[in-house]
Amino acid sequence: MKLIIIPNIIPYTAVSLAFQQQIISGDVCSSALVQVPHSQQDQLEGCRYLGQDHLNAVSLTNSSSPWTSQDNCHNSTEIFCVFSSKAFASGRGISIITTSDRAENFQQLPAFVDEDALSGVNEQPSPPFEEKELPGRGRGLIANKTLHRGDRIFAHTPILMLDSEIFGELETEEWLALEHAAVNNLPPKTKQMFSALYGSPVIDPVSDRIDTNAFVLDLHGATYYDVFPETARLNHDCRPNAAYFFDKETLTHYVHAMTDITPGTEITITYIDPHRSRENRLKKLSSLWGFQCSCSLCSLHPDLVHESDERLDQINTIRERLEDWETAPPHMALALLSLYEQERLHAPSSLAYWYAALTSCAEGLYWDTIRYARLAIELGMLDYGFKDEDFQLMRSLAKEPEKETCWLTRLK
Ligand SMILES: C[S@@+](CC[C@H](N)C(=O)[O-])C[C@H]1O[C@@H](n2cnc3c(N)ncnc32)[C@H](O)[C@@H]1O
Repeated sequence: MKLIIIPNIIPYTAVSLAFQQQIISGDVCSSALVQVPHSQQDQLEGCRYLGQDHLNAVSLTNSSSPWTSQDNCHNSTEIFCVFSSKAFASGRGISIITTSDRAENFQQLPAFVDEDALSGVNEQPSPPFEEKELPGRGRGLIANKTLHRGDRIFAHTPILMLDSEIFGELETEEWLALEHAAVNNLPPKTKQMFSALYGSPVIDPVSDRIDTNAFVLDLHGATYYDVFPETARLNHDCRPNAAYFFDKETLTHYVHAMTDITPGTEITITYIDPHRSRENRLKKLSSLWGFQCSCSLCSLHPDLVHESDERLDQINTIRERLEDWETAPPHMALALLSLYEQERLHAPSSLAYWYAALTSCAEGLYWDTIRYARLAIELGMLDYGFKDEDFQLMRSLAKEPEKETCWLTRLK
């Protein structure tokens, strides 16, 4: 009997939207760009005419609604509109492209109704990094002080959220018009932050910035592409030193150090599932983001790459076997942990601790269960979120392992 839930493997969610939606066909805004070649801001305005003819504004019906505008609706099987709030997050603002039903779900979240929910979020008086131009990687973030595991690097709300369904339901010019309206509805300072983002040139300046910088996040059974302009400066590394999660109640995206980071080191996250082989990672990064990964792991001598790929293969096999943890020995989970350490994969190690706690419980190893349950919580909170319900089990295991259903199950 398996009642215990294993947390999902991390949703590696930085995204190149253009690829995901297979929308690379259009050169929709190129004429506007030729006409308005000045500043980035001008370029953003230059595409505004897109789809304007058939935009039908919808007036706000509910005076308690947080939306300062609800407009630019486009109709397919569902109606998608831009819902913007200039006041959201103390004037940072937000624009959400979605249906009115889903917008209503948003406006009931603590992020919108509880004044204290966002205290300390979007504030960074002395950031632990500096933004620098880096050879071959554009801009990136370099630590300016020592960071320890668990230190917060970012906590920000999105400025844009795009319901993924618009790409399947609407014509290109329609969703482009929605994207432009969403950006134009933001407060001026926030709009400037968006304009300052890098966008790999594919479709138009707004869309390209969204494609290059959005994270894919699930909420209320829907998938959204979300832009956090500060966090968007984090470059990719196949062995990153930081990890992120999204708190659905406060719409806050947190980034924490997953290991010690010394001053002068670049702070990085992974854009893809790091369990892939080198060849597979290189292909994915090149096709999704158009860059050739030159991180230290991808640049190893071929013999060392071979060893790393073998370890990754073994990690995947052991992980699969440990899904049936009740019959697996604790040493198997410890081997997984060791392989993760050898691979410098800090965030997924929480899963190894998770299995180490469960297999120790099944074996009746009291102190080991407590030790690994505590480690699973400590690391997992930085990777899955502070409020992940699955940690309740680990908390119980860390207190009274002998009272849990897993206790001694392997020996029965
Ligand atoms: C989310 S942005 C990261 C910040 C970006 N470097 C900038 O200047 O704003 C993603 C883009 O950064 C670049 N990038 C990120 N990680 C990289 C890496 N490891 N090697 C080369 N380019 C990278 C790619 O151009 C990618 O499309």
